[in-house]
Amino acid sequence: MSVEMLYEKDVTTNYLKGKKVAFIGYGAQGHAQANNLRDSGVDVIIGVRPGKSFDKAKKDGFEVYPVAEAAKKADWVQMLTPDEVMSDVYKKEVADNLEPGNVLGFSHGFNVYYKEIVAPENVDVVMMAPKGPGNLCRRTYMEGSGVPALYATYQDASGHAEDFAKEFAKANGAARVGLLKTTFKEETDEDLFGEQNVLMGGVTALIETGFEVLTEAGYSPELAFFEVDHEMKLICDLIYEGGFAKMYNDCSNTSEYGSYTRGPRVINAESKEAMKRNLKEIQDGTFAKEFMDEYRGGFKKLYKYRKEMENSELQKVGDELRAKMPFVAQADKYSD
Ligand SMILES: NC(=O)C1=CN([C@@H]2O[C@H](COP(=O)(O)OP(=O)(O)OC[C@H]3O[C@@H](n4cnc5c(N)ncnc54)[C@H](OP(=O)(O)O)[C@@H]3O)[C@@H](O)[C@H]2O)C=CC1
Ligand SMILES: CC[C@](O)(C(C)=O)C(=O)O
Repeated sequence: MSVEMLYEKDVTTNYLKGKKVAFIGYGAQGHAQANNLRDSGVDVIIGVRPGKSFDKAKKDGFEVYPVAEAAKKADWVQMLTPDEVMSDVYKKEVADNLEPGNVLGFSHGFNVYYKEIVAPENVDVVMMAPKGPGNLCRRTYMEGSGVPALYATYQDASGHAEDFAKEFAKANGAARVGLLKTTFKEETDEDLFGEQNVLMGGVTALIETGFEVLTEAGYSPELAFFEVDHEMKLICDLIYEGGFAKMYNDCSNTSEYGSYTRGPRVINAESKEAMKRNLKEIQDGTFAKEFMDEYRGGFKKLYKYRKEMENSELQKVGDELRAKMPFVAQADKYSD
């Protein structure tokens, strides 16, 4: 089923004009969206706890308030804390400061879809979900482009919640490259599925396993790093630019034939069944419950996995080699 992409010319309403938008959280998405919307002429304030984000937002010239005060001052409250703390922040500092006609905005459907946050019926509940990291959202905006975004409406008290969502996405630069309509359920399912099975979980498992196979076979860690880690971006850039056709066109017949005939041995029917199980656990709430229980238990497994990753041979050999190579990071002078 094809879905219509929208662009700047398709977003013709102006309900956002004159609205004060409070960004709750000034991290990857918060700093990008707040700066992009301010540059698009929107009245922006920041609500965040004391600490590095508070200090950075002040340094970036924003009016910065405690969360509750920012929520009270705002017409639109954009919730951009980490997903796991969002419902606590909402219940303790935002809920009592919402007024009829306000807009409650998100950039991921997790908390609304799994009912960790249930908004009052007299506010709009919308989502603008960039399909890319925050630093890239800011850098591309500054370069006159943007990162595509999904938009969705969960609750439409005003009668124009969808227009609000589209206008917000346009102010973030996303309509320069494309907006796609979705729902909170669909965005949550596909975003969690993508990050767990392909973009992060899938890719890191492939890279780690390839690195292990090569080094266990006696090849140097440096050679293995260059083959399965460093070159991944270069190949993905080709896919980004023109799909598999561009990638295979720019690579050798040797690599193309080997890819077609050996790749399916690695990612096969068993892998697909594992992905389908992971999707089911997203759809039935098993993952969400496990993640929130893990958070409420102190993120013990997350910190253990993170420490193992940081201390891995792959990370260490990569750090050594990256220190010797010039490269352009995704973050840059527009981001921290
Ligand atoms: N990362 C990304 O690029 C993307 C993220 N999203 C979604 O955007 C939302 C925000 O994620 P992301 O930007 O990555 O989050 P980050 O972890 O980068 O930033 C979190 C922000 O929230 C603040 N914060 C944390 N805890 C509290 C608290 N208890 N009270 C007040 N402020 C707090 C942090 O401040 P402090 O400095 O004090 O810790 C920080 O400013 C999530 O819903 C996520 O799913 C969607 C698309 C892409
Ligand atoms: C792919 C990870 C992501 O979904 C993103 C950058 O969009 C996230 O939640 O960080």
